[in-house]
Amino acid sequence: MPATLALVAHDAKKDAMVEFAKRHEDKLAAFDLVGTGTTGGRVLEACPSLKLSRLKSGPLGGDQQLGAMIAEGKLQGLIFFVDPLSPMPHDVDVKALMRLATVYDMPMALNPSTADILLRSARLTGLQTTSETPEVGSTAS
Ligand SMILES: O=C(CO)COP(=O)(O)O
Repeated sequence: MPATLALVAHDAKKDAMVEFAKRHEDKLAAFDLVGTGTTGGRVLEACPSLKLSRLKSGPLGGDQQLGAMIAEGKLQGLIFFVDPLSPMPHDVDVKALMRLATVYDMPMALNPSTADILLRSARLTGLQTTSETPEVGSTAS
């Protein structure tokens, strides 16, 4: 079964996501893709051959839907082009998504150059994670 990979981009980074998706269309075709609403729409418009399911838009719960997928072991990788220069009404959701990706040791790329590396390493095998529930409270700091 193909690994599931999420594509998300803030508004200022959506053109970069479209460019990324076009450049890697062949590699992305190996994954079941999922995207937040607007990002997913832009990617599908540019690359209609890709298998991509759209969730809600980020500010309306899309980031939280992705977080739930991580917690349930239904997501294996996250490419999230974040905009660090604009205030976001749903900043807490963005942080929560990144937090869960970190808790579950999920491959996560936050900018195009890291996403290039992630896809290169995932090309042949699909994204691998332990998909085990991490121990909570094992670190004191
Ligand atoms: O806001 C987002 C991520 O935080 C992305 O949502 P959209 O893809 O719907 O714009």
